[in-house]
Amino acid sequence: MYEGVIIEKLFTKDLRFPTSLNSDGSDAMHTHPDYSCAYVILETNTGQKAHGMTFTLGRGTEVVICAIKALENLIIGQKVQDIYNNFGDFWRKLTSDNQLRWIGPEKGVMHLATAAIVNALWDLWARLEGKPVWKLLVDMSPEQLTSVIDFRYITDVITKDEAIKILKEKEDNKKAREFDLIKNGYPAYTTQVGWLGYSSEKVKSLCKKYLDQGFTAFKVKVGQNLDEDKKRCAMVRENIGSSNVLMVDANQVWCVDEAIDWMKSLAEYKPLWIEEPTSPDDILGHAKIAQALKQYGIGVATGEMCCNRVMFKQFLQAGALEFCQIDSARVGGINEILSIYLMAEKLKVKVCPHAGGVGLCEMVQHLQFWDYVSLSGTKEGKYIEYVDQQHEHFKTPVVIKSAAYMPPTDPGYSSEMFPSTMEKYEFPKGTYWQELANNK
Ligand SMILES: C[C@H](O)[C@@H](O)[C@@H](O)[C@H](O)C(=O)O
Ligand SMILES: [Mg+2]
Repeated sequence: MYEGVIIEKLFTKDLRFPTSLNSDGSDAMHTHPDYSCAYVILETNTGQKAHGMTFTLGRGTEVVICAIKALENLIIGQKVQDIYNNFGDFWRKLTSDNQLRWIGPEKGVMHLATAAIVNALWDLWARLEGKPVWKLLVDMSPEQLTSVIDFRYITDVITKDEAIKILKEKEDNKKAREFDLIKNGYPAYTTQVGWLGYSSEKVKSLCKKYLDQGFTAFKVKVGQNLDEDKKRCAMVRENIGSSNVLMVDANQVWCVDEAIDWMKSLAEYKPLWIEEPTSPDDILGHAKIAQALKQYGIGVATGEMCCNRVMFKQFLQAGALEFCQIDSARVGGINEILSIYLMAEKLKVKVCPHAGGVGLCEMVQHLQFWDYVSLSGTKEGKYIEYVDQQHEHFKTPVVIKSAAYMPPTDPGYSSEMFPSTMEKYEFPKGTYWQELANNK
């Protein structure tokens, strides 16, 4: 298959959207984010193009672009057949270059760059197969699926054979679940009501807007000022009612004991989870918080900045999280994310993907759909995050119906942006940024 198809070119784009102007996406730690991405376009000798990205917040995107360029040599000239026949091996080559790995390994900017490239490789594979990524994954046999994963460093929790066994056990009702997914979609929760920089009036009207659309779960940002948090949580609770779900997200601002005390004060508003209460690297800290908040019915959620499968493994092993928030633009792309899903399934932790960023909703839905059809087999108590931003730049934006993500049918990873978007928002030469510079 794909005989003679070679990856010939790799283009990068530094795309930045001025979201900080309206506080869209703001939280206690990232008060003025400009939603951005390091975007990759691959082109084959047959003229097939594929698109991938990793999410950034503005400044620093140029550093990720530089890291993508450092990996370029490992991609250009590769036969696609060789990549997809042994994708696990190829993924290891990409993450283990014996000189480059020194500036990772498998973390930080290098791993963001890996994610952008690997996302484009999956978009390419799905386009060559004429399927959306979720369907490509669903149609793989357990053996094929596990062949894309590098199990190094995680075999103490899950081996390839165990993973195959778990996937085989779920094969019986796959068709019925796929049918259900196509008909009913997958539940979403919204963060759009709760960006920290939004006024109370705006939060109130957004609660109404999303309630009217059928949303039943709402996330708000906390962590800068306890009195303000109490007021905001009380207001959102009052607006969404007692039977709907509230989540809160502190984006890493607290120390461990501070997180526990702060959350005890917010317990009366009955949040389902506290997200990123402290440093994303503090496994035992999260475990302590999880233990202390159990009696209040508050779970710990984290993962949007967890750097790789090894860290996820330890979070899962330590009982440090109840909601595992994989992110489609972090860790080393789909290959590594699949291993995290498999570990979460084995250790019985719910995966609720993170999607607050550019293109994250578009990509992450594919993974959760696969999880439902092929792995966990359930949507029970799980959601995909939804933010209502920047979808207009995508050729195949997410489709939300009655607060549920509906599975796409177009081939690929839903990651392609319009050329007009690139012309306008490429930094610094896009028309938007040029005009801004000239007006200054
Ligand atoms: C800066 C970003 O908007 C974050 O606040 C966002 O990803 C957030 O943590 C989320 O959970 O959606
Ligand atoms: Mg978050």
